[in-house]
Amino acid sequence: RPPGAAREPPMPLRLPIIGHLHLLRGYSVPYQAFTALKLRYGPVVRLQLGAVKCVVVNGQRHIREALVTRGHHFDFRPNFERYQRLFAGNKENSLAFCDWSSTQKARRDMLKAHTFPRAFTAQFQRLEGLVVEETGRLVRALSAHSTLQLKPLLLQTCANVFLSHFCSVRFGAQNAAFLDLLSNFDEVFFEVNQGYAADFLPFLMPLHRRKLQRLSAVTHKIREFINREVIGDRFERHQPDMEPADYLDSLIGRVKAPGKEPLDWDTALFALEDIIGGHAAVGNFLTKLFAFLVAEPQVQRRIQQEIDAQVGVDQPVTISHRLVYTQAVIYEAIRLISSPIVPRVANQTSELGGYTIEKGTVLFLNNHDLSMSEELWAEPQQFRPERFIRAGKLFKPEYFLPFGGGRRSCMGYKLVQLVSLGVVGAIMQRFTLRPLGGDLAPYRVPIGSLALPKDSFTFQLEKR
Ligand code: HEM
Repeated sequence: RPPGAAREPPMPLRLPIIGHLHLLRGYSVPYQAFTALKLRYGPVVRLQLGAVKCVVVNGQRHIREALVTRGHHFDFRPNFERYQRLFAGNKENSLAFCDWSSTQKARRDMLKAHTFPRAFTAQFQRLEGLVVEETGRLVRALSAHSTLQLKPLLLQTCANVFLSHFCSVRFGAQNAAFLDLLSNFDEVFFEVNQGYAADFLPFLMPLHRRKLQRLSAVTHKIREFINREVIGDRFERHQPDMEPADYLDSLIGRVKAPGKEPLDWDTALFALEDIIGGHAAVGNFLTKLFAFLVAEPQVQRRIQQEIDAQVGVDQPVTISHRLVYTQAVIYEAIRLISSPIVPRVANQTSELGGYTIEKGTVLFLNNHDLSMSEELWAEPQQFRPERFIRAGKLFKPEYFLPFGGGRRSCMGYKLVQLVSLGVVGAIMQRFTLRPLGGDLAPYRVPIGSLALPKDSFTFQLEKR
């Protein structure tokens, strides 16, 4: 190797066919395997997972290099067969799993105005109003129960916030087709959050044939509902010079009057479905957050004290309220869940931490380590929202990267924070959550992924 030239990252001994897949087994959270590799081989480790060349990236400095400084070299996503199948045979249809392209840039630019509404704008006020409306409905529905599974109601609330915000429609809790839609979205969300050996060993794909066929039927049903109930005749009714009322209008306008970067209707429909599907991320996240809170009565009390002091009992909690402690609780739940950054892929041969990274290499960015490292956090296993508060203000350490970063960063993080604030605020204002029968054992929150199985956690609600 010529002096000064980058070298390959270190690599453990590998087995025939499976390569290093065996090293990922035996951990309750798969990403813990990456932390173990860091301790043994250093921050950047090369792995051959079945047929796929991979690199594991650890530590804030190297993860930032991958996401931001050299983010333009690492902006593709893995080409797993499963992703292709989930998005009608072409993963480029998906907002989160496509490679970087001018279409993706255009899709992200168009979305920004809707997913990052700026405070005090008319759009923000509209969102604020509809979060109050939907959380009001949620609280009324909860008042009719003393024990219940929260997840279905949280999904309904989040879905109606997303549908009203992006498409100006909402659906009632008695609408069977709507409830089917939610369960279909939840199933797809669960699936995209799983990792399979077959992603790396394509010859195992036939084992998943039936599940993939089912998912294909499920995504088809989602598309039918969106076309029939959400879009209806809006495409035909759309006038060229009308001001877009929502994201759906912006998409239709772009398809009908393509600027420099044309958008076809099919691609627009996938972009719409993906973003509506974001409600499942928030609904699953909130379900986990409440399962954490059941075991933390003093945290619930502090949220309630904050709300009582700043909002009172007669006014609804809104997304504009500066509830620092409640916001810190949301960060703390996100930290502890430690969901992975969607893997990146090198679009060209590049470098990272002084090592060569070959074109096509899949990068796993170990943010589980960033969220749970004892070097970065005091008692990282404990639920301690105060760690996100400094001098009375919300404080986000620079090594806290739950939404990734750079040009492929999460498009939904603002909505996650705003909608979560509205929902947590509304529920805590009126109720205290207790474990059923006083037993905390069933409330162990699975971490390492946002997704929960369909039937998860029954809570006892005590009116305040
Ligand atoms: C607690 C909930 C959520 C977490 C922890 C989360 C986290 C993430 C992460 C880590 C990434 C990959 C970022 C990267 O590669 O740098 C991502 C991508 C993405 N997220 Fe989220 N997300 C959440 C909710 C949402 C919601 C509600 C939406 C929709 C409104 C959303 C939309 C997206 C999209 C579209 C991408 C792909 C962006 C791209 O590849 O260009 N996310 N998210």
